[in-house]
Amino acid sequence: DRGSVQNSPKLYDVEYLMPVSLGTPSQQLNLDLDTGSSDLWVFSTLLKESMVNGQTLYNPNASTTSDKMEGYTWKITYGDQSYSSGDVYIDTVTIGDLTVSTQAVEAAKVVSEEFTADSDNDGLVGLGFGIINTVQPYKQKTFFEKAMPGLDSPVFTADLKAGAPGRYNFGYIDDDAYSGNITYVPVNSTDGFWRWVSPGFQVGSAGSFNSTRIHGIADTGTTLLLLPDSVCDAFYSQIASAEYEPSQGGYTFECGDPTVPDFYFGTANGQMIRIPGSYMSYSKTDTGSSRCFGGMQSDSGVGFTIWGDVALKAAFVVFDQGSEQLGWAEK
Ligand SMILES: COc1ccc(CN)cc1O
Repeated sequence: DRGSVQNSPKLYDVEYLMPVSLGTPSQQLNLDLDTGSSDLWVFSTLLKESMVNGQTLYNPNASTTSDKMEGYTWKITYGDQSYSSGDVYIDTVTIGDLTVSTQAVEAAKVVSEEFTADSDNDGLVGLGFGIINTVQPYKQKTFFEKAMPGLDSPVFTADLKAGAPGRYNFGYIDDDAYSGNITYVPVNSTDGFWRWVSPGFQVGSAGSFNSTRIHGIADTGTTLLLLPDSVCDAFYSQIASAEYEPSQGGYTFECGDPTVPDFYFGTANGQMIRIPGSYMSYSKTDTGSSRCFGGMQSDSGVGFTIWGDVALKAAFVVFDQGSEQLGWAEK
């Protein structure tokens, strides 16, 4: 079996949403595929109206195939301190023509203000490893883990694009979606993340390669590229107008600054992925400002590097849960 679904970026590529069908008859929600977490949760009719702001709500009572898991609950908090919690139903879930008939659907009863404010986002599909699923008393498998046995190949791929729709594919690798070769690196899933080690980085096409091992996770659900301070310093020191502005929450530079270099990160066997300098001006710091917030910021608040959408949209990425590897290719 296999599946393929289009993903669509929101403004500034802050997140990528995909259509997902839940229940019978099907209810279509727009969800955020997040390889940095492992709960599939949705805005639901269980929420107080004050917590809903335009989102489409999953109504388990309107689905003839939903079964309430009595006594089961979930509660999750993300790196940005946003959170959600609720009850658990088993129901059918389809993503890109791939159906899991008995998926744990976590129906929200409470969501934090960040989710309420994000009116296009109806919930998340966590495709990290099930070991960090938050359902109590017994953790639940991710959509991919439920689908995996029936797939042609135990992989899913992420093809995120800058300011344009891309695709998530399940169960196969589309050889027309990338250029050159796919280079694989080992993944350590102990913490439930797609955690891998980059051998180093290079700033600018004429820069030298810095051999410094960077431990981090591939996370489709994080917008920015969060790297060690030493790497951020090496990058921003090459940008004439760059400043570290604590009041803005990080590095900023003049949006039109022509000195913003490309950033390359190593994968394996000498392969490097090039992130164009244009991906590094994330958004204007304030309306009318001439300064842009950098797409690369420090990981010091997190404790490990996060290869978020700014990095992932420069590559074709294979999440191989069969062999616990990540595959990287240019495109
Ligand atoms: C507030 O919105 C979000 C918070 C956390 C995640 C997961 N990293 C995704 C979101 O869309």
